[in-house]
Amino acid sequence: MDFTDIEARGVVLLGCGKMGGAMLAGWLDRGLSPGAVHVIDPKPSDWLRNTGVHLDGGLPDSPAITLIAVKPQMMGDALPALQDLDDTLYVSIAAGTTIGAFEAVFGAEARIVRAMPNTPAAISQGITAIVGNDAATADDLDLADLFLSAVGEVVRLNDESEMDAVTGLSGSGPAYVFHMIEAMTAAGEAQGLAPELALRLARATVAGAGALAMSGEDPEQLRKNVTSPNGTTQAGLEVLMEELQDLMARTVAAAADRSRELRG
Ligand SMILES: NC(=O)C1=CN([C@@H]2O[C@H](COP(=O)(O)OP(=O)(O)OC[C@H]3O[C@@H](n4cnc5c(N)ncnc54)[C@H](O)[C@@H]3O)[C@@H](O)[C@H]2O)C=CC1
Ligand SMILES: O=C(O)[C@@H]1CCC=N1
Repeated sequence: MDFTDIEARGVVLLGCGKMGGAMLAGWLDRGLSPGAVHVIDPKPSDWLRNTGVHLDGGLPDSPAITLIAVKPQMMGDALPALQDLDDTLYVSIAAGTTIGAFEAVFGAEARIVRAMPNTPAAISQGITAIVGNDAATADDLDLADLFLSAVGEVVRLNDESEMDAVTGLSGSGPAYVFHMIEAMTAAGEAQGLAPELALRLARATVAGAGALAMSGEDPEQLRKNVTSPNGTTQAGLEVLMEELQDLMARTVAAAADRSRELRG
């Protein structure tokens, strides 16, 4: 992507932990200059120190984008560091923290985009949902879209109320898939495979199936392509399909409910 305007005005990143760091890794990988990035984080990781981004606390007056990537519970302590910024687009990735909560701090005229990314952003394979406040212009949404597109897909929501479900599905979702790899590995071990071999098979199977799913073919058809009548897959799916739909519904609902709770 063309980072020209963003390079010229700079980017501020408030909080650079697992998610902020994943996104920063993606942007640097896509060619954003470390010198354009100003990070505020009281505990910078060794990786962050070695990126060459600014960590000295000096901030540009009007950065193109100010990304808020601290935990919802840290917001009260963290946001005052941004009080001198002017003419910036605030993009928050915090689960649960509403646009209204940011308007209460920055003012209703502040341009705010609420976003929900996920950690595959680190390898530019994330997906981020965005929604803007009333003050955010079409250009602001385009800028957020452009910037976040550098680390994966971007989808625009019609309404902020959709954000809790998005958080429960794609924000938290990578963890469900990683747990699936863990569970498949354990199941392979239970069938007598060595742990390293079971992990290798499980990881490559999930990655390969994920890549195939991105081909655009309907997942149901892809599942049927594996399933020979009265074969091994059918025997396995008869167990899995009895439980998984309800289990996944409860999993995503629990995460979405927690997102609603975090609104406070
Ligand atoms: N981890 C994930 O997969 C995702 C996380 N998020 C959201 O991203 C945000 C950050 O989550 P994680 O990166 O997982 O948490 P984290 O705990 O890994 O990172 C938070 C960072 O904020 C820093 N920090 C603490 N106090 C600060 C302050 N006063 N000023 C500046 N920085 C401060 C910490 O040192 C840490 O590096 C949360 O709001 C979370 O809801 C959103 C999508 C996915
Ligand atoms: O677990 C969390 O609260 C964050 C939000 C989505 C993924 N991680």
